[in-house]
Amino acid sequence: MKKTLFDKVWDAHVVDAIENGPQILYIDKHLIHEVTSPQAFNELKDRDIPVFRPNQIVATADHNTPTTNQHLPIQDKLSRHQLEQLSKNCTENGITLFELGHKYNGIVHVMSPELGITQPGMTIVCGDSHTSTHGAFGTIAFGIGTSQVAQVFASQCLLLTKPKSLRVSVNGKLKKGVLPKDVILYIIAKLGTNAGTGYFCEYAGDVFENMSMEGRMTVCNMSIEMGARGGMIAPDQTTFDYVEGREFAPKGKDFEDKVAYWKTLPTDEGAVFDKEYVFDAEDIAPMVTYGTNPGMGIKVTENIPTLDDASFEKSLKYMDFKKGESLINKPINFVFIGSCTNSRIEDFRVAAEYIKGKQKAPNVTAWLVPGSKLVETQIIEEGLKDIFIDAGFELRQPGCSACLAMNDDKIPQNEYCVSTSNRNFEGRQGQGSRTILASPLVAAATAVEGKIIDITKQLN
Ligand SMILES: CC(C)[C@H](C(=O)O)[C@@H](O)C(=O)O
Repeated sequence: MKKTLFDKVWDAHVVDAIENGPQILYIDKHLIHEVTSPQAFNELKDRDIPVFRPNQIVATADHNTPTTNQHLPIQDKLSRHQLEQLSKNCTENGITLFELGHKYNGIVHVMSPELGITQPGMTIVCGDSHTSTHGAFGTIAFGIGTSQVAQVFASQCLLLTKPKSLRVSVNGKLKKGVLPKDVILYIIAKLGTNAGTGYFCEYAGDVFENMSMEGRMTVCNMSIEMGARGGMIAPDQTTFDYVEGREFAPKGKDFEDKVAYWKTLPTDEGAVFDKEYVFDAEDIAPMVTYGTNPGMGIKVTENIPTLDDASFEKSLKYMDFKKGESLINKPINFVFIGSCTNSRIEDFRVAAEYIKGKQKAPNVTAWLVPGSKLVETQIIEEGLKDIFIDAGFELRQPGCSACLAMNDDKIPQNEYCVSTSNRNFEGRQGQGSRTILASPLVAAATAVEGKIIDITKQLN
């Protein structure tokens, strides 16, 4: 039988199955952070169950971490407590933790791939919806709830019903100034936030084949925003080259053996998907969102749609936008480049290339937040920090930062923020804040201009 990439990885991990029912899936890597692990550790403690395979768990602190003065004690009481709890739980259970200040600390979905913990063909879970990021490696990776975190702690397995399969193909060549973030915002705008519900998505076609690993991570990261359990891209030479030589990646003969296996994973020619969508790369342009879910996106040159729908109108009211309006020239006071979607070195390179020799607009507060300590180091070593500082941007320390209001980095009430993060929900970046999702290039241009512009005009 012809198999999809998803089938191959899934089938290789089934430990047991109930006829016509759920299956028990073996989990290779369990990533944890401070937000969704404490209750699971408590449950195990209450039931006197040990962590079954601590060596397959890796922890980091990211959501609650401050992005300034990380060498000082954390001021916020709740955040301090969360981080202390994580450290205590990891020490008690023999789990590797990259705590605040550690050279490998960073956002869980940035840290694990860059250290070679994430590898093709694995099953990876984390109590975090953006775990779909790791699917960029041809990995079955998805977010789980806290009770499932406890299940994996206790058994390194999960009881699951196999999701249906969906393939999104994008063929052709992307236009200048169109980044991976635009590709995924375009797909979600076309398909809506429910298209993926009940499905695991494979991204295929020229655009993904020609994309860097970091770009693939940006795309897979937002799979959850169209409702999919996860997203995947077939591993290829780009994947193998990225993984090779990383700290926790297999070495020498082990690596070669793995590559031989990874090469067998791509979807067989003729394998059938439950649902398929095909798009043309030429139609994709720099995108922005105008509403309060990631599906409410338009090309920056388009106008906000005119729909007669109560929830659509509620969204526009929250954003203080009007039907049919263009976002070009909208004054913006906050710009955030960061989050597990767009905080890798390529994101900062794109921003720096645009910013070089320009100045941030005086009305804008522009935060650049690397996804990890390693990215932060790279920014400095490549001289990008100087470009940012000279242009008036603020380079902060690694963490989830302004993606979600779980730390000090909040966007004030009623302010717009052009943000490279993944969610534009009401209050996501701070009470009453208004999020406009975009690529790092659109975000950088907004910071320089102090308003939203059609970036393509400057590129031609
Ligand atoms: C805190 C965590 C449970 C949450 C998630 O699962 O997505 C967060 O990472 C987010 O992006 O909203």
